[in-house]
Amino acid sequence: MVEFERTDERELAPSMRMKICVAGVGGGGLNVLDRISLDRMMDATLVSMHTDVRVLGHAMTPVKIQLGSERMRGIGSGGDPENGYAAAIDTREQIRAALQGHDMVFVCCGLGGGTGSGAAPVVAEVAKEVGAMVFVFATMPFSFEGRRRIQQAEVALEHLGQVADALILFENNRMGELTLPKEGIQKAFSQADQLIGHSVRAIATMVMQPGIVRMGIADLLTALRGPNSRCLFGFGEARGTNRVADALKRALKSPLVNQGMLLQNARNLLVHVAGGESLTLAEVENLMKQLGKYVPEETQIMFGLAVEPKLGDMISVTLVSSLSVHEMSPDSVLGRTERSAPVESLPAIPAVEVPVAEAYVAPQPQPEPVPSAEPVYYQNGQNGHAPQPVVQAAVAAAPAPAPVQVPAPAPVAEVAPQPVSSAPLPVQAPAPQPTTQPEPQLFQRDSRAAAEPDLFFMDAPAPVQNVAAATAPVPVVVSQPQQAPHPEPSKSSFIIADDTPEAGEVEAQVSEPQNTHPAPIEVPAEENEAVLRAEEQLYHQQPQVTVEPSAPAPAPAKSSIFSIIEDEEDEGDIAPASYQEDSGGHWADKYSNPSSSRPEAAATAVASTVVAASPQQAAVPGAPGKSSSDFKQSTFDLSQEEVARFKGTDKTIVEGEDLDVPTWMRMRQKLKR
Ligand SMILES: Nc1nc2c(ncn2[C@@H]2O[C@H](COP(=O)(O)OP(=O)(O)OP(=O)(O)O)[C@@H](O)[C@H]2O)c(=O)[nH]1
Repeated sequence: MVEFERTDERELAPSMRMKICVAGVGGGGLNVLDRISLDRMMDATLVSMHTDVRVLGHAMTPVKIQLGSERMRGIGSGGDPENGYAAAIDTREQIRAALQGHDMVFVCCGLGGGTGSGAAPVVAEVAKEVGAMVFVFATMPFSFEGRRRIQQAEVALEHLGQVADALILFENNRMGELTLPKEGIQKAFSQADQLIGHSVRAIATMVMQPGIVRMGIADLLTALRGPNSRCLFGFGEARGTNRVADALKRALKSPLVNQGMLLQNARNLLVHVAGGESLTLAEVENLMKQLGKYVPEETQIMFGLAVEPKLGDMISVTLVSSLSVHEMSPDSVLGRTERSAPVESLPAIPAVEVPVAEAYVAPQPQPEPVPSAEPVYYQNGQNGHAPQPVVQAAVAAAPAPAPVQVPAPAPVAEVAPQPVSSAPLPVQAPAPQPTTQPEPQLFQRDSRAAAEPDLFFMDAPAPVQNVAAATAPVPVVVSQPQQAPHPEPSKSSFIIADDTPEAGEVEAQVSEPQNTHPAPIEVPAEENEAVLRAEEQLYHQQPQVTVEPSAPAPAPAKSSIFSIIEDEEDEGDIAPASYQEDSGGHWADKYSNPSSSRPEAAATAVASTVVAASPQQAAVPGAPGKSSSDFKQSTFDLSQEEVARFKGTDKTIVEGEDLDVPTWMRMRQKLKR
């Protein structure tokens, strides 16, 4: 028998490898993307997109696209998907340039806010137009975030579902199970991001990695597709003598498979096992036998197996399936629980002895520690933690990064923009250049990370660059929001007639908000006495100041986690005007028809959406004579940010009076009037 040595290089010619782009849209999307950057396990072009330049500036990816720089002025969408949508339309050509040339585009976003909900469907649509397969990884808001966010998320979800080839949805409510209730919200988010990051990586690896039993994209789509479905995703990695049982347990304990219970209803289940060269047939058999206890016989199992020397003695198990929302309800599962054994009672899988020497066939360097990563808690109380109940055990589903040998750094793909079409979009005309994509290698490491110690770029984030700037001779730095040229503070600065009620209080109608303390003025004694008398009089007849309850101030652009915290104070139950109205001018109706994924149809749809998004066209109902831009503009008023920034501190402006101004001065002003 002739034996051929199979090496990585021989597996697939570079030209046959799939080019993957992961695009993070909005705050939640960027957090997931940062997590993927930190893992350094994916060979993909990572692109961050946001309307908020401050959040974008901290993103770790090499390519960043500021959405709607002119329209949004870099301060975010104000929680309004219509703004996120319009911003993405404005920046459509830059998005296209970034996605061009990729075979698969993974769009990551948090639904419910303005940028992710509004822009992600546009990004997905553009990805389809450039001929890529589109996978969307989205989170649904926590229920405590209020009805408005959930409604916004649902509308966006509907459109994403029509455009994307597969929609992998993570319910934040369920993700909460990743951490103990008493643990901080930041930790919950971090764990959730880690899980989403793993799912992105696992799916990319599944379709990219050459395998003994290869998993095709069609298999993946079969597992993920389903009307109104939610993805079940479990991932576990383990090493050591009992690695099969441990990896399977971790995969089953993922909250997204509800301790393995939800697999009871799965019609299709995709199982992918990957391991180093020490992976044995007996181990795989054993694993599948144990998994069978959680899966009905009717379920179609699609099995993939890959031997990846870089995994060393680690084995990983990935489970992917989908269920309709109805099937995910507890009742639906309860009917069949007799089949399901809780994970804790999983009979001990007979350990397949992996001789230590064999298990370390290719000693791998440990991945560099990730400073921001939370410690991985192991079920049995390693890492100094006491053994945890089942909820804590779910944390173990978020595995430690595999000890993968890191190849030499390759330059990060710079995206050459395409020539701007005739569409009258306010897009910076980029110089057309040929796209230079580096040859992708599996598990390629971020070049910056290779050149510098860990996270050096966390402290000094890369400057925000337009995609156009990446190839332009002179780097173009996206303009930061201008602070200064703000007109004199006037009543209108404080009365917001925006139709996007977000968190915020309208203090009062203030004609002259004072932020600075005036210099002391000498007052003659007699005048002072008169003032004091008048003050006393006035003190007892307080002027009535009208507060406009229907005029909430816009929320400041804020990072995702803080937005959650602040949004808890929102009147989450009150749907904004734009959602109560007739759908005529609604952002959700502006997405092109999903059938328009053909370029020409899409072009028509885009043209119409651009027109519809034009502020002059979209009159605001109930406000005759005012265009939506008049209203929206207040959202971008930087002075509003100033007001909001001091939210939480004592009010200084009460009923029109700035208490920071000494009383005698205020009295003087009143007397003069
Ligand atoms: N799991 C997870 N969900 C997040 C995270 N950040 C935000 N979310 C969710 O995503 C939703 C949208 O928040 P963001 O992504 O910050 O909002 P955005 O899309 O940037 O929109 P604007 O900030 O309004 O422009 C929130 O309501 C949360 O439910 C995160 O780090 N992890």
